[in-house]
Amino acid sequence: MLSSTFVNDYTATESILLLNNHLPPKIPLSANFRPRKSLLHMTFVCSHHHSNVTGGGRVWRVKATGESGSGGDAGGDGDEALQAVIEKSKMLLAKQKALLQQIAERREMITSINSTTISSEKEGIVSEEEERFFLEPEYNLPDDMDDPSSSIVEPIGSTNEYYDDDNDNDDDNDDYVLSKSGIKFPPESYLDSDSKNKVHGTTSEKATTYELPPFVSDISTTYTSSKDAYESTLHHVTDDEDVKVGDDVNSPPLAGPNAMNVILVAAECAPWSKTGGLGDVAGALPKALAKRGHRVMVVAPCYRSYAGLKDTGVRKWYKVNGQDMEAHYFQAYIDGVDFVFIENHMFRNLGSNIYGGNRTDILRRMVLFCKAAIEVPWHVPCGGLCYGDGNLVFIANDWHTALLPVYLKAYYHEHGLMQYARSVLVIHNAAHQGRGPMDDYSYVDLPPHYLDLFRMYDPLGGEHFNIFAAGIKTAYQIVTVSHGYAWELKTTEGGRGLHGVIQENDWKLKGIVNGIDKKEWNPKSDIHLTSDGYTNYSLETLNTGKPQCKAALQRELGLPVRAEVPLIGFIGRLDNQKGVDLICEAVPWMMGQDVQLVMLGTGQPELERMLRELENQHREKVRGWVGFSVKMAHRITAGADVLLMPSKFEPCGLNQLYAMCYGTVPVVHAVGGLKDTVQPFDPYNESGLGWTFHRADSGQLVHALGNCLLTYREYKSSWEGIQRRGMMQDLSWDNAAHQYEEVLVAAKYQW
Ligand SMILES: Nc1ncnc2c1ncn2[C@@H]1O[C@H](COP(=O)(O)OP(=O)(O)O[C@H]2O[C@H](CO)[C@@H](O)[C@H](O)[C@H]2O)[C@@H](O)[C@H]1O
Repeated sequence: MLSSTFVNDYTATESILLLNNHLPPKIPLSANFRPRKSLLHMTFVCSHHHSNVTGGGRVWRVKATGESGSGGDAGGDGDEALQAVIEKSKMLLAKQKALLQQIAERREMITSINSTTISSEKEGIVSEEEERFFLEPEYNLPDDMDDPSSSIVEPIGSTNEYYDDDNDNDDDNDDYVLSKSGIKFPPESYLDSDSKNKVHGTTSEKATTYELPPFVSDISTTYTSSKDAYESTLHHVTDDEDVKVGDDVNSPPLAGPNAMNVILVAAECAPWSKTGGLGDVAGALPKALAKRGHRVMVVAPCYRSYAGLKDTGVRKWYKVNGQDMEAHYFQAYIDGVDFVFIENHMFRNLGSNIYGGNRTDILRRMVLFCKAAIEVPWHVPCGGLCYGDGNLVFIANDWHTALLPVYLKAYYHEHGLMQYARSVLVIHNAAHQGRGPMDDYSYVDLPPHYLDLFRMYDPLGGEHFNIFAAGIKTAYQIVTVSHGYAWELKTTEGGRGLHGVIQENDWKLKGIVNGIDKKEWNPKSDIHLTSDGYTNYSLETLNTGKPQCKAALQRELGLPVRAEVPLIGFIGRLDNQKGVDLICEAVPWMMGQDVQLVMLGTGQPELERMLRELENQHREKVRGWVGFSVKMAHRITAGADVLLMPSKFEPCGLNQLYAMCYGTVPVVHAVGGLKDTVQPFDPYNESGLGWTFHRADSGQLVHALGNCLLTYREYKSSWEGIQRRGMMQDLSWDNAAHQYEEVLVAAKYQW
């Protein structure tokens, strides 16, 4: 989330948001369905999706001949015809879901392919030397990519000599194949040729020389031979035998015919890397999407050596500011999700300061990251199969990866590549936009006609280069992390210079409130509550378990261990966004009360200093823990009675969700996601989840906190009611994942 060194980020107008209760009407999904190609073309698309789950060359062959009827506009063909096409698409996609359901089976099959099959395939394995020879002129194209300038039309489903092999399991027709355990999985024709190659350990397509756009390095690929990659994949599969896709591979996926390949790309991903909420989301949302039946991957930079990763053997080269940079791909398969990490010395040298370096350093890293991430579905086999690009949606996150939608369009779509891949951009925080002087355009390596996408002007920054703006304009769909923030983004204060762009693209914007990872954040099973006097607890044991955690926290922090004193917590990045200054202003009032205050955070040096000073001045009552400690974050969430979140703006906010889950009562500034998720306590109806205040000033904070403390002290049963209602909510990712799926589907059918 942080981009503190990215100068010119819109931080000057940290103005208070005065929001009214009016939210804009939701955009119906159908409004996002905007087909512009002919029906004929759409039918081809669907056939492709049916016959080839992950992509490949057939589709662009059709398009290259002009047989798609491109140029025609479906607008006049009427709803009925459109509906028929949609229905047909759904039927065809239903077949495809079989593949996704049975990926786990496929993994099993790969391990069981007998040695005869492998040895018969060995003849087809191209030696490393030969492979380099073939791949050199192709640069980083996927193994199954032919010459896009060819005008030969391959009928859909026709046999291609390069797809043929001698495998006994190979089916000439589209009948299902029985695995050794008797479960059916789809015929070979459901796989893209790249995936077939990986399964059978061959590089079956010959390379073809042709002129490529100048975005990939002209250094030949140097990854290990296909055979090595295949064998390392087998190892991968064997190691992960106990991991299933989804909860039950035999039950139909919740996504139904909408099941697709999803690649979430983010600059951080918990537990491997995390500076804030983006890391949490990147670690958790993919698992919820996988549970729904999608094939899901996360791509993140590799900032250091992570335990348990496998070297895929795949190395690719990309140009960054005129320099050739290597991307080396590592992989893990956890909880039904493929995690792919991209290693390069630029990421490695950062340590824990993952957004460190100057503006252009960060920019260069993100250029490499986006370029290398976009080709993962071509090159990196996961469980034996590359994802391919046929039924694929990328989810980019924040400005760091906002170049991905632009690259997808400029490098690929405009060159007849990845025609059916789509991009969705998620705005977690619009305060950081990847701003710089217009000269920065030279770093992103795009043709001149893309410049205007990046050109922005506002009264504070003047004319400048803005990566987030370009991503928002180019992505097929945009998500932000709450309804409230979706509305705020369109205001001058909330949009931080992007409000005009957001307004123009409102038709593709949707607010989806984040969920929480119940495996990580659950008082019943929280691993950080199993030692040092802490204990796990649940709704049933709230009255004993939570006080025990509170006592343990007081002891651990060296505060007086007193059950009756309200313990107030704050956890967050020490950034102007989080309203730490308001807490500091309220401290004199707080210190006049019988309370304890614990603050955990890291960030701006002057705010870190402030935390230390508060502790020094009020040692009996205040602890200011400067640092990043996941364990302490969990323990404070469990041990505190109250969680303060006086954020100036808060796109969603996760800590208030975690707090409610742990029976800790939030006191929040009613903005963005905080307003969406914390219904104010109503003493007359005994409803609500916490306290809210409507203007970001310390007076209002004190007022809300005063009422909260009064209820804590004087109205015990009301207090317990608030705690229990908070704990009883379903805050899991399941609901949010369903909503994301709608966005992914809208993107998929969008032209
Ligand atoms: N010192 C510390 N030690 C340990 N853990 C710490 C910590 N400081 C913060 N954290 C953790 O980092 C996460 C912060 O998440 P938030 O959603 O509150 O904020 P953030 O502003 O980073 O995220 C942005 O993206 C998210 C995700 O979309 C939005 O919810 C949010 O509004 C938006 O600003 C929480 O898991 C928290 O526990």
